[in-house]
Amino acid sequence: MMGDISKGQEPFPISSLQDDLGSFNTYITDSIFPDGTSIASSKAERNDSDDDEVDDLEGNDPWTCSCTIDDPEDQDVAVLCTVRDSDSCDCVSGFGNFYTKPDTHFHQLLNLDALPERLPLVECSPQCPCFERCANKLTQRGVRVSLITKPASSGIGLGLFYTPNYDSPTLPKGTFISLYAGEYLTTHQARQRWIDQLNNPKAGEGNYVLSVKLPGETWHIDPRYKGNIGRFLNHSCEPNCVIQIVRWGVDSLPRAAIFTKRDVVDGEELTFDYANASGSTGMASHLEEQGLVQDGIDQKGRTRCLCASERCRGWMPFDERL
Ligand SMILES: C[S@@+](CC[C@H](N)C(=O)[O-])C[C@H]1O[C@@H](n2cnc3c(N)ncnc32)[C@H](O)[C@@H]1O
Repeated sequence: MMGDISKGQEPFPISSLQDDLGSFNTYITDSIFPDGTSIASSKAERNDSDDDEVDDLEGNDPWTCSCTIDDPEDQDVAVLCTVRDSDSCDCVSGFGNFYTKPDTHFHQLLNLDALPERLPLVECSPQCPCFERCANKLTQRGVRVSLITKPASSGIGLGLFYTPNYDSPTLPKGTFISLYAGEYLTTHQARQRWIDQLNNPKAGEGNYVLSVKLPGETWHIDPRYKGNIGRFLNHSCEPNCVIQIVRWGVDSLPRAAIFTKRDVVDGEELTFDYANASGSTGMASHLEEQGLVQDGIDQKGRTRCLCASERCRGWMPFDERL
């Protein structure tokens, strides 16, 4: 059993029943570019996207609110950037805050029912002066639920499970689990990775790339080698979690965040639908292009889904464009 796979980088330790984590070698809490630099908001970095219609933010100052605490002795955990304060917070009045107000342990939930469909969340940016007292920065606070990686159902490898050793036995709907963090790739780089993987026996099986497609922007997050616990969530056609795109400030690159979409009980495996991230994981069409057919993969390059849910669609989702 491995102590903490995040090696102290997350607020709570994440254990693993298995020492061998396959191709995974570096834990990171947020996505990085392949050269190791941070994806923190940058107009120049944003232009790496190989979509034609990347927003032109040239000449604009980063969007920040001006929220500061008048009374530092105020015992309220998050007095700033709530919906109630929307008249004083530019970020919230401009883009909304769909989180509940945090309690003393910073527990907050995403109000999934109030969220307009496919709308990226916009949190206050790390540059906003609201810091710790902000009610609109949930996904920037790291992994705060007790989780363990261990072998999942047959043929799926490892999975991520809820194991409440200090939380309540039930994780409520709308709980933030983690980001889906990894190396942040353009479509060209993601294609090259897939070809390299096919030619490298040490790379192992499976596809970890999550595609984030928004109007004018397409990015691919690859946690195969460098990533966080998000990489251990398996696909289910009837999942208990959902991917929500979130920006840390309006001009930041999009991040993928994982939330529970219903209450989750002690010992349940956490899953999401790989087709739900404004795109899908998968580069299986490359298999078809290259004439490769493997066990469980059909002539069209699709992989059989082993989620075993009653609503199973039979095949893993994949991206035709890759
Ligand atoms: C993001 S990883 C999930 C973690 C992975 N099980 C591991 O051991 O590292 C995605 C890969 O897991 C496998 N997988 C995930 N969900 C699956 C499912 N429902 N059916 C079959 N294979 C699945 C596939 O090999 C897929 O490419």
